[in-house]
Amino acid sequence: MTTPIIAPSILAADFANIQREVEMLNNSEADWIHVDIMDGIFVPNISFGIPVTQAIHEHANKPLDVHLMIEKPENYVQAFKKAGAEIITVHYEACPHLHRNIQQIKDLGCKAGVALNPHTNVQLLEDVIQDIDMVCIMSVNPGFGGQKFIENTYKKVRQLKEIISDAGATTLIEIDGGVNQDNAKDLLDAGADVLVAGSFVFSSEDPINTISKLKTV
Ligand SMILES: O=C(CO)[C@H](O)[C@H](O)COP(=O)(O)O
Ligand SMILES: [Fe+2]
Repeated sequence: MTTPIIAPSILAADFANIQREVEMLNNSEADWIHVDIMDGIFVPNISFGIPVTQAIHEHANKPLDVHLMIEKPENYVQAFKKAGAEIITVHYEACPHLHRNIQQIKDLGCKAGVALNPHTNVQLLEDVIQDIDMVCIMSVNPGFGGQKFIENTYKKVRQLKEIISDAGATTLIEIDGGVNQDNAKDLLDAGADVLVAGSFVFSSEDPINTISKLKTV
């Protein structure tokens, strides 16, 4: 087990003080800042979009890991790259032409991720696993922060790890939703590389310390 990449989700931050929240993350052991984009169509909630991502980027000294929970992501990836995204993740369920979407993201110079809803089998990524930098396994149904972690995630992580190693690929496994101190170690033992944590970090009394604890779990 190697040291995990920790990506706090800004969705759970205080939006009225976004600069202060980003500066807090700058001063923490967070590796990336996870930015959740929701369109109210692919998921039943709207978060924020390109100008807010740009504002986060202007204050951040860490890579932005942009999670697009939107339909037709191909219409927006260039704008998110321009707004500062380094990693762009699209949903398998939103992309009938997933291979093309992945190439588009990589051609822009970004790392490409693919997210899977809880019901989507990891085997569906076998034919693109060599092409992608990261798989984001959703451990809650996308659309809201603060939900309960789905236990079936461990099985998916183990299955995906095997697919990645059989392919000789270096794809990272990210876990998104309901991550906390109680499930982090088991997720890493199962093969996860990146832990996203929103409410667990931002609703804690000392977010910097909470991030450090996740980093060394
Ligand atoms: O993509 C997401 C929701 O769709 C969020 O990244 C995720 O929910 C993280 O928040 P929390 O740690 O509070 O569950
Ligand atoms: Fe997310």
